[in-house]
Amino acid sequence: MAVSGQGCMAQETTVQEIGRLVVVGVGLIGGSLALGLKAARGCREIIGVARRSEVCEQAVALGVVDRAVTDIETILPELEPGDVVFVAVPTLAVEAVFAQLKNGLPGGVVVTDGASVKGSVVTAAQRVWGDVPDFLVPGHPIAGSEQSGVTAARDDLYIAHRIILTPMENTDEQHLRRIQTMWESVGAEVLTMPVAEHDEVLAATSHLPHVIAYGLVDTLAHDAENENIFRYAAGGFRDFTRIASSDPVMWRDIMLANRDAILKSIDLYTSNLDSLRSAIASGDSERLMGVFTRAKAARDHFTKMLAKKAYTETMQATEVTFVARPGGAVNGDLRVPGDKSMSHRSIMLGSLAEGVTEVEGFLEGEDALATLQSFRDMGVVIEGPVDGRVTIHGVGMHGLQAPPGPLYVGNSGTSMRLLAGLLAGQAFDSVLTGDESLSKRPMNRVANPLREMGAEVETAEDGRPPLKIKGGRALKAIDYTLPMASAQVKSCVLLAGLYADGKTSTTEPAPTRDHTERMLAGFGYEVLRDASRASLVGGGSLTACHIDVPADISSATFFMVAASIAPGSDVLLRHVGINPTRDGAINILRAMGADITLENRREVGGEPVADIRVRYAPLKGIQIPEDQVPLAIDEFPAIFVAAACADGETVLTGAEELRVKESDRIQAMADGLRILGINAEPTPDGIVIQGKGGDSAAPVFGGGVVDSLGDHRIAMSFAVAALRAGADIRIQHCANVATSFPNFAELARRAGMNLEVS
Ligand SMILES: O=C(O)C1=C[C@@H](OP(=O)(O)O)[C@@H](O)[C@H](O)C1
Ligand SMILES: C=C(OP(=O)(O)O)C(=O)O
Repeated sequence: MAVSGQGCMAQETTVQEIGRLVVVGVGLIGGSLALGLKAARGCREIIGVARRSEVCEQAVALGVVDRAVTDIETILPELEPGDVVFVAVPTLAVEAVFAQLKNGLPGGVVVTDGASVKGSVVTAAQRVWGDVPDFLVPGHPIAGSEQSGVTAARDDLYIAHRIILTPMENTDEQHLRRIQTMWESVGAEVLTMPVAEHDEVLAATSHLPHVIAYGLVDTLAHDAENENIFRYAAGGFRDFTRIASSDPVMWRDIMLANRDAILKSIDLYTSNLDSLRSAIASGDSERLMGVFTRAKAARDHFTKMLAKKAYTETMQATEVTFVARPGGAVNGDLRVPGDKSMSHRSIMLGSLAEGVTEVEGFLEGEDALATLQSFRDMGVVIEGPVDGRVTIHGVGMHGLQAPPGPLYVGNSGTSMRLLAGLLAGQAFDSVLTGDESLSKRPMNRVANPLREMGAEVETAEDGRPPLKIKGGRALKAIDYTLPMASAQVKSCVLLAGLYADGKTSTTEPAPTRDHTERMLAGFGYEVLRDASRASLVGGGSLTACHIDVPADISSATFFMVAASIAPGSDVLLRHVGINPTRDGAINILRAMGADITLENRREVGGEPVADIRVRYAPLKGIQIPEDQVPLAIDEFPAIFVAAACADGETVLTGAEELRVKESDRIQAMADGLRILGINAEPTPDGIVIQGKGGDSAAPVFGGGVVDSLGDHRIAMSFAVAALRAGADIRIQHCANVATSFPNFAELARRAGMNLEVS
């Protein structure tokens, strides 16, 4: 029988990538492709095939297909090259459809399918055709809902969903491309993978959850008390079991068709469930917290990935632009987020300590979270962060476990370099990887001293990441003189020294931040310090402690500069760390004439802290003393903005390290400042900036579009510049502001800046 409707596709509009679409099985999956293609005007005609004539009539009446037949063989003679047959029937019914196609399918027609198991589709094709034909493109749309049938079909089902195609070696390229284009035209993202891999991945991520949901609901439904159980079942039950309403025939077929891979997943899950059961039975709270915190972190991460906010590559892909409107002043009482350097170290030392370390003020930025995730990956139970509070269940110096894969530390140089030192002392092999920016940064500065200690460290070309570190090496202590002023290198060597035989020493050419030394002492580990030299003897242990992380002076600097350049400003920055190895920005800005006072000075957990008050004051250009450079190393992008607003010339020398940060910060700032009308001359180790300021509110910067090159500090510096701009400053590639200062835009607006994020 055949049913016809009136609506054909609008033939005149699009390039016809495919001619006709024949949908065999007009349910949710097949019907939604038909509706999606119709909406996209992606083909000439859509013919439905359904076994029951009522379904054919319904599909035409609903406008899902243009016409429908109950027997596919009747329409095969009409098909032409470029037409597509989409087999969207339950997995075990695919073979019968292939058998019907075998004798009448004209050449040039491509066949694809939507079954959730690909191995059984390939086997079905082999049984019917003797081998998998080159016109068959096995596929699987990762989309659906617990609803089924043609009435559930929607034209937007595939938008932003993934389609996995599993082409064979002999699959015709043109056919593959046609199917790819078809899915892309309904808004899907297409990827390809081998058949076996597909079936294993799906067994774990889709088939196992369905087994569990069906099993749980069935267990409860058989319970004598089920009425009561269902009456009281709330959101958790509903969320967890939604998929038990899915089509039973489809899921029976999937279980039978993907038997081996599903059994493997069930066995793994059963052994985990057994271990959870025994943890509950024996009251093993530590093990329960381990499973729950790891699972929560993984689930939160997945949620962020879906929202495109995760700190993995997905975040890099997110485009964030700052539009900073001109003018304004900053005022009020602010607390910027926790110190990044101390947050990293609190996780590292807390993980290796004996006992439970409580951290407050932890920076919930992507960099510190990358360190936290690395230790979770190595088996450490870490609760939080919740409102800056983190609880770390230390595993002791030798309690880390081999991570399941490479440790990905995103944009964070500190994570990679400090972790390299610790990992060199472990019994297991490890790999450290990072994002595009980190993958360009020099790592031989840590690999070389580690090799001197006997570690086996491999880098990619030119000493770049990834770092491959062999475990099980006996480390020997060294006396290392740093070739550059770098706290990361110093810390890396000292942390490896914890595992070395004997006394490891570092000597630095200029003082750099000493948080590692201070925090080790806070954890009860003796560090000898004598002028530029720090030493420790390996083989000791760390004792858990409480850590109060103060606000990050590097983040506070954006507001110190903002208040210093914008007339009418007066801000109080609360609880900021003013460690003398970090206070270069205060010293430099004061030397330029800034009005900065330190109030309520105190010591918190071995670190000096104060509330910093900054009021507007006219600035003058200076020659920046070289001894201040390592003490303000991350603050220069913001200081350059202050220099542009000062009266006269500012000269920076001895700062070549700025060229190997998240970007080449000398070049990035010089380029941006020039675009905004400032005379800024980069030199190999610094910059010369001609200030345009003085004591007035007149604009210093013109408007324009500047590129932060994905460097958080460049992005925030140009946002501050807008306070003295004459027109909008548009700053590109700002997503990485989240690495160190996730709520920057919100705090900036609260203080009085006019900053839009798009
Ligand atoms: O040890 C640390 O926490 C850091 C040291 C500095 O890097 P270098 O050691 O490369 O100077 C700094 O730029 C970075 O933001 C944090
Ligand atoms: C240089 C920085 O960080 P890292 O080296 O950890 O990437 C920074 O935060 O400015």
